[in-house]
Amino acid sequence: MPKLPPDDGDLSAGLDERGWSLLPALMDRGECEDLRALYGDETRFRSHVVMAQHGYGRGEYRYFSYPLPPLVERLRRRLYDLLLPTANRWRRALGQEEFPGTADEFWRACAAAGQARATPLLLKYGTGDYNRLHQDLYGEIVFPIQLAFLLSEPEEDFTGGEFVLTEQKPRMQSRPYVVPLRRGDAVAFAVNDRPGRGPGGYHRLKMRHGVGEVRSGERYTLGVILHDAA
Ligand SMILES: O=C(O)CCC(=O)C(=O)O
Ligand SMILES: [Fe+2]
Repeated sequence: MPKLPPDDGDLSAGLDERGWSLLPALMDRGECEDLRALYGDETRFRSHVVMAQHGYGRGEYRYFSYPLPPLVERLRRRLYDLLLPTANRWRRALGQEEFPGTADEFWRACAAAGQARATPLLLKYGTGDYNRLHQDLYGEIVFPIQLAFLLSEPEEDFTGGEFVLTEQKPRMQSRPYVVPLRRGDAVAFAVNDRPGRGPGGYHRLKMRHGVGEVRSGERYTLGVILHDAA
């Protein structure tokens, strides 16, 4: 099972200050390999998206179906608990209602709102592939923080393919971030809006994420989105 340390303050501080935080070495090599190997097992997934067909970039991904693989299921539950304090702090700052105390209550609320399909996904990129800046929104209910786990080793399995984020402040140009991931690392990041503190209170910072062009090799990621899809 991936090592998921408690929030020592760095996780929430990174999310508050930059909208993302690196969680190093959560998975070992074997776990990354096992997850990559699932990509070929079509029975595990509810849909297969060829990105170029939708203008999303180039590459492909598959959404897991329920029941999720046990590792992904356990990880997603623990991530809910880990991220809940920051998510609720952001909701309070933006004047929104807080999230339920447990992941099960949250997923029941998603289902009641018509969002009942699983959103964790595996992505696969080959040479020349990339992922345009986007936000993973699948309905009204949005848990504001998600994760991406890098399952391949940079410079060994692939080159290029940098994970990038942009932050847009009202009336300003976008600020870019490049996140230095290694195999087994995860990045926790804001899905869409996060509160930024200004002199007169909070404003909304709009975040987007994507992946730069893979210049050679194959790059796999596991995406863990907490809200379900309509
Ligand atoms: O492949 C990546 O690093 C980004 C994947 C992504 O867009 C996601 O997990 O939502
Ligand atoms: Fe995404």
